[in-house]
Amino acid sequence: MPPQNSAHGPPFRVAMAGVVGRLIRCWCRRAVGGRSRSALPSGHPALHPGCCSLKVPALQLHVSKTAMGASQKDFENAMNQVKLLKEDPGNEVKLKLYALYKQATEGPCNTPKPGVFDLINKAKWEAWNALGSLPKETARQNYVDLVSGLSSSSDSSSQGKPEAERKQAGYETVVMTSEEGITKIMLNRPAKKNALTEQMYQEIILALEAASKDDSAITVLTGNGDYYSSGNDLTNFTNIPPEGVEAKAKNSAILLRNFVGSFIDFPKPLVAVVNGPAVGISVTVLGLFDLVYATDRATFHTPFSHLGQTPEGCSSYTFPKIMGPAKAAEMLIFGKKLTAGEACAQGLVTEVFPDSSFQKEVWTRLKAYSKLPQNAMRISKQIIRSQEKEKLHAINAKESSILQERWLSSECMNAIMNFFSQKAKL
Ligand SMILES: CCCC/C=C/CC(=O)SCCNC(=O)CCNC(=O)[C@H](O)C(C)(C)COP(=O)(O)OP(=O)(O)OC[C@H]1O[C@@H](n2cnc3c(N)ncnc32)[C@H](O)[C@@H]1OP(=O)(O)O
Repeated sequence: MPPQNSAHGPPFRVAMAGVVGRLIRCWCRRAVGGRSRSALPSGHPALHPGCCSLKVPALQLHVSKTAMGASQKDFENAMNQVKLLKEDPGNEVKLKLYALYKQATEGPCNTPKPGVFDLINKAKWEAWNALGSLPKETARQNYVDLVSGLSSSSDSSSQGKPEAERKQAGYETVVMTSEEGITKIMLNRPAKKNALTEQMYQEIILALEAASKDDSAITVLTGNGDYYSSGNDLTNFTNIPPEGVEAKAKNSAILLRNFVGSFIDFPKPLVAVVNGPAVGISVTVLGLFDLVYATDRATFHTPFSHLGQTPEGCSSYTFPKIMGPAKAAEMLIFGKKLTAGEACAQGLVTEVFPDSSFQKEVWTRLKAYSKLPQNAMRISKQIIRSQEKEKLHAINAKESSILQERWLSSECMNAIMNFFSQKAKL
């Protein structure tokens, strides 16, 4: 229900949506309690908002006698469909439905504007009034279209479906699922400790892009199996294309920069559910997450010098900022492995949970957070990130370019050969 005054920017609209939401919930409690339903659009079978499980009973329909044959039938069907929606479409959509319904049945808004303190009726009036002189037939059609969109998304929603059906198609190395306001991206190469192949970097970039646009409140990255991730798959460096190693290093630097960039730019709360040990790039990008929950079995390890490499994931900036330069140097230069408790004490991890109850406790917490007002969370994240977004992108570019050189060094090549000849398990 955005106010139509263009002087009111998004924050104002968001604030108003919150106020109206609260008031609509208050109204619902009154209505369910058997008191006045005067706030309900006459004849509109609106869903009861999610504050309780009851639906507002449909009232008698008063569809205009002049409604067109088939279109009126569609309209009536749509009104019935609204009652069957499995999910609350949210206050903004309900106001839109209300407005279209009124326009379709009564024509342009013809009642006086409610007083400034009558926020619910004022919101409804504004939604209706905003439709101006939209013809009844068009309003009826728009109502039908809107309900049809809601019904199909409700039908294909995750409610009551087994997880396999909720998986989003098109990914091979990650599993992407959405449920209860949370989109989960799970690294899915457990036999290789979720080492990140080039395909995986690409799929994570795509998954983050999709999650940034979906209707979830929170996005989670986690791992399948006993590891969170063992970092970059070292076979990435052994796959040399015909164009040669320089081209390989250049392309890898571009991939790295894009991968880290998608974490820098991610617009919603991003949570790492660190289900086991984490190595290399899977550790460094944690500095770009909003929450990092770890099992007490997790360890955090960036053996860059051992591999002849240098920090990435903006860790050359975020780690000293998070844990101070001395502790950051221990990790990034000397490859010190931290326990989950140590990582938490140094601010890299938000909270550590016992492994036995890790999944249960973390998901309970996240499900509660996912019910917080989405726009407020998103805007808060963006304010925080905006302070240093440009700087992070510049650091990412610099780190990627330095690594491009490092990958061509004998130090790096020897370290990778050592790994594959089983001389070194880092
Ligand atoms: C393009 C972007 C570039 C970005 C650059 C990023 C920098 C980094 O991320 S640096 C960090 C790189 N990671 C590592 O150096 C870790 C290497 N792996 C290990 O040290 C060990 O495998 C590990 C300690 C993680 C686990 O040890 P174990 O518990 O003994 O298991 P295995 O070693 O037997 O592992 C099982 C299986 O997985 C393969 N594996 C594990 N990690 C990787 C990896 N990072 N790259 C490639 N393969 C990996 C391991 O070889 C085993 O394979 P199989 O022998 O075929 O079973």
